[in-house]
Order: sequence, then structure tokens, then C-alpha cells
Amino acid sequence: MQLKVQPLNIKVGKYKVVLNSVDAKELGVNEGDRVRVRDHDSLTAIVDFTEDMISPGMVGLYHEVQEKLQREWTETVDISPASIPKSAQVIKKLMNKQKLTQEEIYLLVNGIVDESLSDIELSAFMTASYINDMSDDETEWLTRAMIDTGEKIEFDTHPVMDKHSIGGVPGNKISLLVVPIVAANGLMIPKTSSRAITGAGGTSDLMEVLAPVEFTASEVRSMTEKVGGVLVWGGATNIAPADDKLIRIEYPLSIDPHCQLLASIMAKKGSVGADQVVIDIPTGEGTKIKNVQEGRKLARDLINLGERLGMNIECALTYGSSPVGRTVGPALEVREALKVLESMEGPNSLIEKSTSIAGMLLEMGGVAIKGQGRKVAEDTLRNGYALNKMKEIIDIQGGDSNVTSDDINAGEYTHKLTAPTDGYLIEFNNKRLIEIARLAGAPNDKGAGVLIHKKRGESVKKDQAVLTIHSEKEYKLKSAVKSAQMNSPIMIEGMLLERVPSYKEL
Ligand SMILES: O=P(O)(O)OC[C@H]1O[C@H](OP(=O)(O)O)[C@H](O)[C@@H]1O
Ligand SMILES: O=c1cc[nH]c(=O)[nH]1
Repeated sequence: MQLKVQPLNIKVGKYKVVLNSVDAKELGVNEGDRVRVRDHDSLTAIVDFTEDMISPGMVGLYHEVQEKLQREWTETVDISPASIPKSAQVIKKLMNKQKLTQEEIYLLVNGIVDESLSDIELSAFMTASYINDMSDDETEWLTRAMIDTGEKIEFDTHPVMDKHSIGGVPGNKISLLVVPIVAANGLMIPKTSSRAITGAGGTSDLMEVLAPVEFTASEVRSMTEKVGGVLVWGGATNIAPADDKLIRIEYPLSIDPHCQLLASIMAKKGSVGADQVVIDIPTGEGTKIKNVQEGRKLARDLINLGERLGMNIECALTYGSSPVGRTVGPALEVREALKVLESMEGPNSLIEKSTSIAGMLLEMGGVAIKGQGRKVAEDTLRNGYALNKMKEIIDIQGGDSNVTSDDINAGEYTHKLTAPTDGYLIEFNNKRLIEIARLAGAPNDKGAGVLIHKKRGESVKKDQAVLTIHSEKEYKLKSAVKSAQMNSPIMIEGMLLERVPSYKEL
């Protein structure tokens, strides 16, 4: 069917076209089906419907379709129904608990990278992976396919160090300390991170407060060779490009399926040619890993996958039931991390966790003797070498290296949550805390987040502030406060947990 083109200059991140329902009916396609768009060139696109925006006889071409076809909008294009791509059929197999072959997994990952799968299919893939985990072989193939469909960095010198966290604990800003400590000791650490997945700020969201994080793979390589380390967003690099497209689906579902987590982390490490990697596994109530047994099992899976891919992995099971440090949300977290770099002043949980993990890397990289890594890491913080290295990293990424912790501003709209009674703080609900920070605007509004005045086990007096919610927008603050008041993230010892009424009162 020949249809007149209506250009839609909107980027939707996919090959999509809009049809009027009259033409769609004539073509026999429904919303979410695919059509072949033929001009000088051709491509397969996903169908959207509308009654108002597109008149009968016309087809709306979103930016990506126009760009790919490199066409002028005055022309007509030929539209015909197209079949479901093979990659979508692979997702059905996973949903039906059938094992996938290596070839099918490569087909699937290619489909993710070339945008031929719809968000509905991708979220079915994510949900199927959540319910039916992949085998070790399938997970290895998934990881390899994610590496092979992107650019790889090959450094001339080794070892290449790396660090990653599985996430899940609020306030986990440690990469901002670990990377400069390791690089300041002469090791290379090309750190690529994701944005937030289940949290209120991933390391890339945080680093973006200080400097740009979007670079090509060759820029990552040359910056790392110059200053020893970087803190960049993996999603911008074309390094394991499938990863960010899947994380975009995980974020609203707030899930991180086991096989996806393994592949996502290890693909990022494999793509930068890492040899020695430490993986932080926050463990405990309210995290992705409920207890030490589960943590050990995940550690084994990560170590085994690393071995299959030729990387030496060590894992750190870390305390995750309570936030790391006293801040959650990009600007607040960056301020706290910079303060530690500047003066070693800051919460113990942050300093101890960062120096422990940096210490493991220093030992693995051969610049600290066994058992001395943490001490070397602490010295690197104390003598200011880590701060200087962080300034070099900020500078090379195009930020202002003169920035200090005092320059970092949190959102101006604030609300204090106070203790309803005297007592000890016995409960800190990680998930609620993240939800509140997200409602306040994190991670996209950098100034949004939560400042923690009192942590688990600390005493509070009635009406004393326990948390301050920060937001850049008044209306976002209001919804965060409303949510916090309806379902508090804190519990003070001695408080009534719940009153369950009798039938008479119902
Ligand atoms: O949002 P949740 O699921 O908590 O965690 C995601 C964060 O965890 C990892 O941190 P890092 O790169 O090791 O610092 C990821 O890269 C991402 O920044
Ligand atoms: O990078 C990451 C971190 C945690 N989970 C993932 O899926 N990817």
C-alpha cells in the first residue's frame, strides 16, 4: 500500500511508524505488529495507531525511520505487513521454559541492539528471565553476545582492574572513592557504570554531577591511559550496547533478574578487557540478596562466569540492610563522597566499605601485599592522592576540577521527617527510602534525594529530625512527603507496629 509520508520529528529510540486505524485495518495489522517500509531502502518498523494525528492514506515516520531511510518527506512509501522477527520467537521459547541455543541467544541480542524488538517484547524477555533463570551456558552466551555486539577496548598494558556493584543498597557511592584510590596507586581502572536500576542514583547519575559521562570506547581508552581511571556511563559508549537497552526496561519494573545481572555486569567488564575484578554484593534485608547464603551462591556464579570469560573475579559480600553513608540521591551522595576525599571526614560505613574494596583491588593488582590493601587505600585517601586523582579524572572528562564538596547543592525544597516518639531507630526500609528519593525526583533531578540524620541503632528524641527529603521541584517534594507520611521508611523502637481492628469496627 502506498502511503504519503508525514514526518514525525520525534526520537522514540526504535523504528516505529504511525498508521491511521483505517489503513491499519486494510493492511491487517494491529498495534505492535510490524510492517515493511520500502523507499529506496527498506526496513521493518513497529506499528503505532492513532485516529487523530495521522489521516487515512498517510503514514507517520518517526525520526529513526526517516534517518535510516535517508529520505525526503514529500515522497510516498510502500507499506506492507511483515512477520515477527526470529528474535521475538526466541523470547517465547524462554517464556515456555525451553533451553536456548547459542545461536538463538545471539539472534536475540542482535534484535535488542538493532532495535527490532518492541518494549513489550523486551519486557516479556525481562519477566521471563526473572521467572525462568538461564543455565550457566546460556548466561555465558548471553554475556558473550552482549560483548560481541559492541565495541571492545584492548589496552596494551596490563593488568586492567575493575570494580562493580550489583547495586540494591541506597547510597552506594563507593565507586567515586574506589576508582581514584586504585588509579592513584598506578593501576588502570576504566570504570563503566550503569545508571540507576533499582536505586535512586547509579554511579553514572552521580558522576554526571561532576563531569560529562558520555564517551566513545576510544575516548574511554585514551582517557584511562592518560590518568589511570575514568567513571563513565556504559550506555553511551557502544560498549555492550544491549545492556543499557535492557536496563531501560528493568528500571520501571524495578527488577534485576539473576541471569541479566550476571551478563550485564560481566559484559561491561569483558568489553573493557578487565583482568582483575572485585564485585560488591550488598547483602541483607531490603537488598537484592537477602542473606549470606544467597550472596555466596551469587559470588560463585560471578566467579565461574569470570573464569569462563578469562577474568579473575573476587567478590565482597557487604552489609546492605542499611544505606551506605548518610545520603541517597546524586548531588547529596557526591557531596558526601567529595568530603571524604577532601578530608577523610564522613560516615564510617562509606570509608570502611570503599577502602576495603579498593584494598582488595590493590592486592589483586600487586601494588599492596596481602592483608595490607585496606591500609594502603586509607593512606591514599589520607595523604590526598585520591583527591588529586579524582580531580584529574573530573578534568579529563570535561568537568571543573576545582569543585569542592561545598559547591554541590542539594534541592532547595526540603521537608524533615521527625521521630514520632523517643527511642532507637530499629528499622530502615531501603526500598521505601529509594521510592521516596525517586518521588522527589532522583536520579534525573540531581538535587533530589534524602539526607539521613539518624541511622539504625541510633537514639532519637520525639520530634527530632530523622530524614530530610530534598527536591528541586515543590510538587515532587509534596508527593515524596505524602508517600513518606503514608508509609514511613523508619520505625522507632517501642512504636505500635499495626493496629488490627475487630470485625465490629470494620
Ligand atoms: O540502581 P541499583 O540497582 O541499586 O544499582 C545500579 C548501580 O550499581 C552499579 O554500580 P557501580 O557501577 O558498581 O558503581 C551499576 O553500575 C549502577 O550504577
Ligand atoms: O551494572 C549492573 C549492576 C547491577 N545489575 C545489573 O544488571 N547491571
